[in-house]
Amino acid sequence: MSYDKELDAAKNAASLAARLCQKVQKALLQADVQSKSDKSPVTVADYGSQAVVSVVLQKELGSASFSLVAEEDSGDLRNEEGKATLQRIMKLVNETLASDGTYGTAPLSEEDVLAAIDSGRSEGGPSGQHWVLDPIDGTKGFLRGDQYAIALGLLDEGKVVLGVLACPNLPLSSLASHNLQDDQDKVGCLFYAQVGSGTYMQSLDGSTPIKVHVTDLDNPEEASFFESFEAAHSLHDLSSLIAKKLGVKAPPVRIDSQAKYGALSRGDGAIYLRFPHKGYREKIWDHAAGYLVVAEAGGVVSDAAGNPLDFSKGRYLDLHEGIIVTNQKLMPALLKAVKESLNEKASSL
Ligand SMILES: Nc1ncnc2c1ncn2[C@@H]1O[C@H](COP(=O)(O)O)[C@@H](OP(=O)(O)O)[C@H]1O
Ligand SMILES: [Mg+2]
Ligand SMILES: [Mg+2]
Ligand SMILES: [Mg+2]
Repeated sequence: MSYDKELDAAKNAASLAARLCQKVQKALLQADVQSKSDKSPVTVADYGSQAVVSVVLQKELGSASFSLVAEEDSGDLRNEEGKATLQRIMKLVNETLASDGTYGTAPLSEEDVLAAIDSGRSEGGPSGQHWVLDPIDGTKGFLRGDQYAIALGLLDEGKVVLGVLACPNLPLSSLASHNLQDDQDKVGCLFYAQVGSGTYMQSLDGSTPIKVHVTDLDNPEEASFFESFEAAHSLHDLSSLIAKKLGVKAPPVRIDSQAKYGALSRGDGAIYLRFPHKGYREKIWDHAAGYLVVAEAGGVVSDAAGNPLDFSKGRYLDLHEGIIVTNQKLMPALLKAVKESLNEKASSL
């Protein structure tokens, strides 16, 4: 089965949402110190991005059987305190849709925007088709001016069949070959994958797509690994222990969001380790798009016991301990290092 039409719609939706987010992040970073502590810009961009994706997908594909599992809902926007924020979101969404020419024929009302956001209340599950959206993944990175992603996947009968990652701040050239502070580098990547068809990357402003592949490295000593920038999202000590056992020499590369999956899919690094603190449950929108982008680029994504991720269980993923990602060659040694490290950690408690 081909998902070409859905893929085109998803690329348009994520690119346009990225345009909205870029505009907000630019204004945020130019703002004075006092308004920088105001968290509302990310809220506006988050809801705005979700509304744009929902509107574009429904305009392109029809709304009859549309199902969207998305991170945000409009609850806070429907009360008195949310009124001003809703106004800002509506303006931003209309400006963004109008900037494209294809979608902005009639401006959306407040009610339209709320409805678009709330179309993301689906529970997903094992049957039928469901879109899976993280309108801004890496909100902490977005606020810092660092990495974030618009992550959009499609589930069909419980399996991820499309993955699109828009990464507005990710350099087009490899992270391995330059320093993130270098202003000379062109940024803004769009990664996309359709099941069975490989993974491609193009610039967000629309360059010719190139096929990407994970690294073919088999020597862990030459490997580098990604993890969350935020220590609250992943146990940095445990990753260091695993990397040491494996023989990795390079220090961790810490970046926010599913940009990690994108970077890994083109071989910028060889490993991604994610071990949430006890009790945290991973959500499907934090991994669905990234998973397929890496898998179609030849990589392997599993939980800490080597089980594949199961996206068919609703809004959450049920995992053993954490998520590990690498290429086929390194996976057996990585799994061994993970098991040993987890045992060591358990016996030291
Ligand atoms: N305590 C926690 N442990 C693990 N993940 C968490 C977390 N708190 C938030 N997250 C998730 O981590 C995501 C960001 O991942 P990363 O650290 O790779 O940038 C967040 O996505 P959002 O920013 O979309 O909310 C959020 O869903
Ligand atoms: Mg997220
Ligand atoms: Mg998010
Ligand atoms: Mg969040």
